[in-house]
Amino acid sequence: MAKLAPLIAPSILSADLARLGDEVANVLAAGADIVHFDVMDNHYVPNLTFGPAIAESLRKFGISAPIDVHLMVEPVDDLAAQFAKAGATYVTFHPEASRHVDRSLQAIKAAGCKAGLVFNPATPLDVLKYVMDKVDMVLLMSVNPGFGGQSFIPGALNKLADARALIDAYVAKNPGREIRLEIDGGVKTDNIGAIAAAGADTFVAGSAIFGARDYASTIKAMRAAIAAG
Ligand SMILES: O=C(CO)[C@H](O)[C@H](O)COP(=O)(O)O
Repeated sequence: MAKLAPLIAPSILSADLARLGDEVANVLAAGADIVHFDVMDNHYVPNLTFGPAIAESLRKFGISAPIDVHLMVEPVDDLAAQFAKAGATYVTFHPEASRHVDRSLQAIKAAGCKAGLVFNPATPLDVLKYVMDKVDMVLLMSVNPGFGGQSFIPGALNKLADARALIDAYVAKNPGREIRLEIDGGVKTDNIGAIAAAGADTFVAGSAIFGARDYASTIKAMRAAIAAG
């Protein structure tokens, strides 16, 4: 199965938040494809980050690239709707944080966004097969969610291969459907090739990009490693 073109998605969690608009503009100018937006509520995860007003501000600032909102919140539906209104492109959520996963996916799509599910390192993919028709992105966490700068959990490689097989089997029967397989947590230049080889096509990287002195050369090195992987 032909893989989708790789997308690099810097996580703004690791950006200099005092200069967020410029940071996002700079990382896109350096070659990033989409903006990964980590929403944490100090309830589903033990950290607190950005609300819809920040996404709306980035749109007003002139950011037109896709915004990939990863909701680490419970409950899901109200904030998902607010992010759709604020200009999100993708809205993904953790299935265990929604009482009605199918309904949440439908609501996100009805609001005009692409919808996706996020799986923590120890969360099985089981639910996926029942909602594949409503999913545009599958996001696998390769760290436990809540903080940037953690180490990649190697078991995520086998899980990527499992998710890739599920997606490919579904797409083979439903030609034209596009479902991205995204990985998030501990992604670096030196492991991104193996991550790509395991099946990912969309790569979130926070500290590896925003912690680098030169965003463009880091993103270029990541693309080369993906191509070689
Ligand atoms: O969702 C996240 C944490 O919950 C972050 O997106 C993720 O950890 C990225 O940061 P890094 O690349 O530094 O690991």
